[in-house]
Amino acid sequence: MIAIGCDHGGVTLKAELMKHLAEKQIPFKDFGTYTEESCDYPDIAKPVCESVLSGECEKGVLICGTGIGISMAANKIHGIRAALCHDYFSAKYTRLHNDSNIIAFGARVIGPGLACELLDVFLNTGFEGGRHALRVEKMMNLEKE
Ligand SMILES: O=C(CO)[C@H](O)[C@H](O)[C@H](O)COP(=O)(O)O
Repeated sequence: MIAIGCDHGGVTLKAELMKHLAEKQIPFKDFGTYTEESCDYPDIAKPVCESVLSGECEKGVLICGTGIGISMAANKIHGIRAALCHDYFSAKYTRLHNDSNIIAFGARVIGPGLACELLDVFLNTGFEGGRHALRVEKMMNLEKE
């Protein structure tokens, strides 16, 4: 199950990504927002991240206008490694090297075609482990300081 959520800036892109997931028969849970009425991205980031941390959802997708605000909010939550990705290399390597559990997009930055491609590579790439495991562990320990 994939958790997906956006602020008002990402409603259209979220719909495109959900259509894409449905076509691939990948189950998802939509955490809103559902209209273009203005809302605040931390209010959406929180439940999406909680669903990933609880294990209800395996990974999450967050969208705002730039992808910056909503990924910053997500990364304030312990256990979340959210990656803002607008290129193929980053979407692949944040899984290989950072074991990211959230991908974020800026709906005012990229179009739906690229976002769907990036989501595919994000979901289909595993964590490489090895030297990266220690780095991820050290990164997560920073939350405890
Ligand atoms: O937080 C952001 C900037 O990093 C997001 O892009 C928001 O979607 C954006 O700030 C919303 O702006 P608006 O003028 O309220 O639509």
